[in-house]
Amino acid sequence: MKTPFVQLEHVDMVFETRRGRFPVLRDVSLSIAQGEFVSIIGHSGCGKSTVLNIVAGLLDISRGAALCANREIAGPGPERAVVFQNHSLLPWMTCQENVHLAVERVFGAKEKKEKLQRRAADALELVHMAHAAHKYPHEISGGMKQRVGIARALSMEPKVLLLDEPFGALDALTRAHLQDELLRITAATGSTVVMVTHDVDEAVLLSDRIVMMTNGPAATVGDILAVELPRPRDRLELADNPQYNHYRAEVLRFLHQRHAKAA
Ligand SMILES: Nc1ncnc2c1ncn2[C@@H]1O[C@H](COP(=O)(O)OP(=O)(O)OP(=O)(O)O)[C@@H](O)[C@H]1O
Repeated sequence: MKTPFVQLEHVDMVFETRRGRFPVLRDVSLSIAQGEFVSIIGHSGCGKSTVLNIVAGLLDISRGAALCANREIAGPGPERAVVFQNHSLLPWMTCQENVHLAVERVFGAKEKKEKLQRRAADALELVHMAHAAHKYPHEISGGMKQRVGIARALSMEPKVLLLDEPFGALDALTRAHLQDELLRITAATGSTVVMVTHDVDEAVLLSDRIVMMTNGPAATVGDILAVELPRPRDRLELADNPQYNHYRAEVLRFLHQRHAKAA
């Protein structure tokens, strides 16, 4: 394994709730290398978003260690950008202004106005949304909003891109289109990506490794599947690829046999 970039070591996460302590994660260990695309899959409520939020610095772990670039994760930071399922664009700002806001926060202190504008425009270009730079969120489709959300995250030049079911709210065709764009973008930027998904095909298509979580409470990493399909990947070619179907079956077997969710 290459040098770890994001590391979780024996992480426990316990939520204090009104009904007492709720152990969500127990002994989660995971190492992610720079430039790797890792998906986290598991049944609803097992703790996938909790893992992502720990890496984002939005939650304090109860035990263990969470590190990024060998430094303890002590809170959110621009080097770890998050994209959520529902875009969180500010409705009173145009697409360009939404992206610019993030750019300004990260680079505003040291770069000139023109450079900041250029960064925002480049990020929109990367997700093929330059044409909508001056539109407001309500003037564009759900898929487009999600693309602008990804542009905003990428514009911060994060070391790690954290995606929490980024395409979960989209129709199947838009979703497939955005998955293809994400493949293209990550190939171009070499970003390290951690993505939570429910979608087995999405996980196999995009990932270098798929982290399969056991059911909660006290969920942990059940198994990790290395997806050794060559890149660039093409969804149509992969549909008939026996290796692709083998990986797909492995994930389905994990979810529906080894860790079937009680009804
Ligand atoms: N802040 C919190 N306080 C108490 N319990 C929480 C909190 N956040 C999450 N939980 C609980 O922790 C468990 C895991 O939640 P999490 O959102 O990480 O699961 P998930 O696998 O991402 O779910 P889904 O696939 O449905 O989005 C759930 O039972 C949830 O209710």
